[in-house]
Amino acid sequence: MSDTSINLDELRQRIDQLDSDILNLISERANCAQQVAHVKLAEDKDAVFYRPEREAQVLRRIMALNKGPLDSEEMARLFREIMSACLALEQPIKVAYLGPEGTFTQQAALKHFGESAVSLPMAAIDEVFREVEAGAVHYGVVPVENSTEGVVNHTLDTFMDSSIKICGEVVLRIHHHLLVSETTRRDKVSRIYSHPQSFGQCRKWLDAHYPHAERVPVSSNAEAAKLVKTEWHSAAIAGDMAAKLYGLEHIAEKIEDRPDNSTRFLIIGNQDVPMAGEDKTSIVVAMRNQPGTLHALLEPFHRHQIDLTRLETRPSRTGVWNYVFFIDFKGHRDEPRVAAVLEEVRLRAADLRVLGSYPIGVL
Ligand SMILES: C=C(O[C@@H]1C=C(C(=O)O)C=C[C@H]1O)C(=O)O
Repeated sequence: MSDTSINLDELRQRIDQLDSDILNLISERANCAQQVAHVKLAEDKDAVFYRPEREAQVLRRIMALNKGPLDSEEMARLFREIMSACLALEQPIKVAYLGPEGTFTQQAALKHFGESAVSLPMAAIDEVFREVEAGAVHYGVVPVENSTEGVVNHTLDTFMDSSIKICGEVVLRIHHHLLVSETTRRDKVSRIYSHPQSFGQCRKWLDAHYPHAERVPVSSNAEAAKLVKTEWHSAAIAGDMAAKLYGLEHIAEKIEDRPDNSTRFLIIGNQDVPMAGEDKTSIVVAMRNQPGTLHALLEPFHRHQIDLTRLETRPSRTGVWNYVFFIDFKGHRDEPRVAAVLEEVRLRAADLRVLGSYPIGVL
């Protein structure tokens, strides 16, 4: 036996020993999580076991402690799955998302809650809201903005008619691929299916490579992937999940015009989330239509040095609400300086609703 094979055996024995240790530690962790669940139940029989702020703290702590060689995000993803499995022992989390199966929203839901969550596809954004409001699921996941294409208006509008709360956010890097089925004549692609947002994100690439192909907008990327299964002259733009689900092949990968293309999704629920340490707050404010309105709205944020991360205007849908602003900023509603700003803005506004304070997306 050569030296390398002796080393290999030794290393494998060491790995076996480490795996046994990891196994025992994960089991011990799962036992602890089960005990936490019993404590929560003893305090409140309708307790929700999932705690967004605690999970964010666990993941942030792991990332801070990590010394490599695995990178911190990779390590946090592993712990994400361990937490997800621990939680599922007591109460599998049910999550409604904007479907169908294979969409980026499903990918976002699993990234946020882990693979042990039960994810249920809904046909429309308002259905996701309704399922959460009715208590049929614990949480919902909806897209809210894309770095290339901008805001998902329908999601913002749905908040105006709902009492739902924002409990978290998750940002997903969006990679689009040009996909075909086994039977597609790759040199004869004359039609491309995708969601309008995805066409927007791949516009330049399509103009350069498929200027003459007909672009057919459909309701989701997953729907596009499904359609090309049966058409020999068609291709779809969709992501990895849809490609895998429908067994499609890649003609071209990562065809998005901007390499940093990403989408932000919101986690919606019925829960007020306590402070995690690094939080964001989302509010919707209605202002009267008079000069100086926007300045009056933003001035308190500036004075209290609160960092705005987003400001969107939507047309009001009632007579009272002339202008409606959706504002995201850093901080939690329970922090005194945030509470002070909210109080000041409330006095200046026709209406103000806090949609939620929640941990800034960790992964
Ligand atoms: C164990 C708890 O409950 C759940 C499981 C967690 C975990 O496995 O670390 C963290 C938060 C909760 O979602 C807890 O609240 O500490």
